[in-house]
Amino acid sequence: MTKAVLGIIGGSGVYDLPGLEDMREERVASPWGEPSDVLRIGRIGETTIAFLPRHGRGHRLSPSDINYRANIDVMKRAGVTDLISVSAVGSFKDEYHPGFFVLVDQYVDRTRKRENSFFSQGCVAHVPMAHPVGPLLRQRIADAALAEDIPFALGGTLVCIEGPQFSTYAESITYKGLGYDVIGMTAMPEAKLAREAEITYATIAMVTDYDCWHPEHDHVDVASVVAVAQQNAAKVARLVARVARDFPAEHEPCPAGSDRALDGAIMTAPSARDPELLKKLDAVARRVLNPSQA
Ligand SMILES: CSC[C@H]1O[C@H](OP(=O)(O)O)[C@H](O)[C@@H]1O
Ligand SMILES: Nc1ncnc2[nH]cnc12
Repeated sequence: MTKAVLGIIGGSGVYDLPGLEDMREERVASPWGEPSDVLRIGRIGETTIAFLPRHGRGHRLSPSDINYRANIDVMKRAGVTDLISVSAVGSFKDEYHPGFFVLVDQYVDRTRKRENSFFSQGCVAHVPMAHPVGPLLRQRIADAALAEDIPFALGGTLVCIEGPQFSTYAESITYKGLGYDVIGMTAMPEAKLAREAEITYATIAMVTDYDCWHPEHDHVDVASVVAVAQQNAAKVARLVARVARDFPAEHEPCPAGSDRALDGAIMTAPSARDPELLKKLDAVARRVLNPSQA
């Protein structure tokens, strides 16, 4: 049995998790560098929670400066099996108004400047990403949203841009025309790295604005994002608390294969693997590299 541990990554406006009981702060060291902040570990109900604000306390880190590898690595070291990422997003749909939640199931990666893999020269791996979101985890969030009377859409595509600038009008109408639902700056490579670390991942995309395509709404700016995100922080806390209270003690095997993503994924022959890289992969790839210690 694998004990379920729920990780929460908070985005813009979500820098702590009210309701976290028996909370302690843990500075978890990572061979991948500095995570965004200390981990706050506690419990809600019987479920152990590890919380990390992605931009750090005080919002110190821009989307391009976040060390996504270190963040996912420390979550893995804390035993996280299931990770909920909270993100403020712009909307491409009239009906997805500010304050509305979208439980996306797809991402489009338009980032350019980020380390997007734990694997590289000396240990090459290719994990499947067709279904990046864990369907059972996403359904648990949907059930909790229903129980808490929080309006949401089940499914949708989030396009992740590099930022930090918001999009041009031409980009915005192009993304809308392509059928994308929401836009953010942080879901990638977070979702890819979670998959490599065999952590089941889902996003709560909290709509804060209509980006800049909507003829009847102001163009996005920081003030509007922050205002909506702050108004919605309590709703996020309520939703996460409900998910946690109803969470199973044992990790549920992921139908999308999140928790077995490294099976058969490593291409590099054992004799050709770089021992230094293998050391850094000790947490992320322990199940396949050191099964006796997993
Ligand atoms: C504050 S506006 C842009 C900022 O908000 C979103 O952050 P997060 O995804 O962490 O909630 C967006 O991705 C940008 O980082
Ligand atoms: N319009 C937008 N574009 C990119 N990231 C965002 N985060 C919140 N709103 C956004």
